Amino acid sequence: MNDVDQPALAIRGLYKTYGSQVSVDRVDLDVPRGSFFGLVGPNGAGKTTLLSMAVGLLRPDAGTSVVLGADVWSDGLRAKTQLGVLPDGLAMPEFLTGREVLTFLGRLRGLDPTVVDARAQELLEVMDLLEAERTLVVDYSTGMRKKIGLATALLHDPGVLVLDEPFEAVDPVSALMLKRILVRLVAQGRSVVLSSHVMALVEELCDAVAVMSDGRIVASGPLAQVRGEGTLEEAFVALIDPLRGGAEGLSWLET
Ligand SMILES: Nc1ncnc2c1ncn2[C@@H]1O[C@H](COP(=O)(O)OP(=O)(O)OP(=O)(O)O)[C@@H](O)[C@H]1O
Repeated sequence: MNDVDQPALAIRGLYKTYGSQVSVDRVDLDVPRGSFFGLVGPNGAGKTTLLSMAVGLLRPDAGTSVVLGADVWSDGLRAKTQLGVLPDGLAMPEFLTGREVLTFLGRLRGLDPTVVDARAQELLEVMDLLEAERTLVVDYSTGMRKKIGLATALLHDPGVLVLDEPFEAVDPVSALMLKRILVRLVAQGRSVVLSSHVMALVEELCDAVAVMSDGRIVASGPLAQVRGEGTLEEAFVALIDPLRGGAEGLSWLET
């Protein structure tokens, strides 16, 4: 298959255990090229573990992940050139300013210094981080850290973006700006995969979605198909609740 015909992300049999616990249980998933793909699931479902393996940050016990035709382990450089990643708990060079982080990572990725400077300026502007020009990352708020992480994911203009909870702790104005950027990237043919707990956001942005529970994909496909007649939240609860057996609530709150 030509690279142009390859899915953005082709995951086959990804499997990860921690001790006796199976965190990701032989997951197969295709993210079509040019799609805005949402990965949802309850806490501990395995989303972060799956995405970390899919982008080559965590070595799976079994399975493969291929980004636009490049295997993230056997062809890592080619795969990672095409990938922009916002991982969970991103480690940052803490004692640099936002602009220094972008300059450092841009040069590390081999981008032309003038391109790095221009993109860093634009990214700091759209992420509303220019006012914190002199602040070191170590002193950033949670939302600011998320935004500089997103900026580093966008810096080299990758074909596929994989974002773990990108909107968590981000203020509404920055979130709107970010949504517009992501929508524009997809409109231009790039692919975005994001995980989120916010169903309304996934519904608003994504054209395809996968629901994960207990390490497995329990539904996936076009948003309209997974959502059915109701909302995504209703479909999510209907899928997850029977698997979990439901909860009775707090006994001492019963009247
Ligand atoms: N490093 C680790 N060591 C041991 N167990 C782990 C580790 N990382 C993840 N797990 C376990 O794997 C399971 C899946 O975790 P993961 O973080 O992938 O879930 P998640 O769907 O991203 O959850 P959340 O929505 O709460 O972020 C959980 O039961 C978790 O405790």
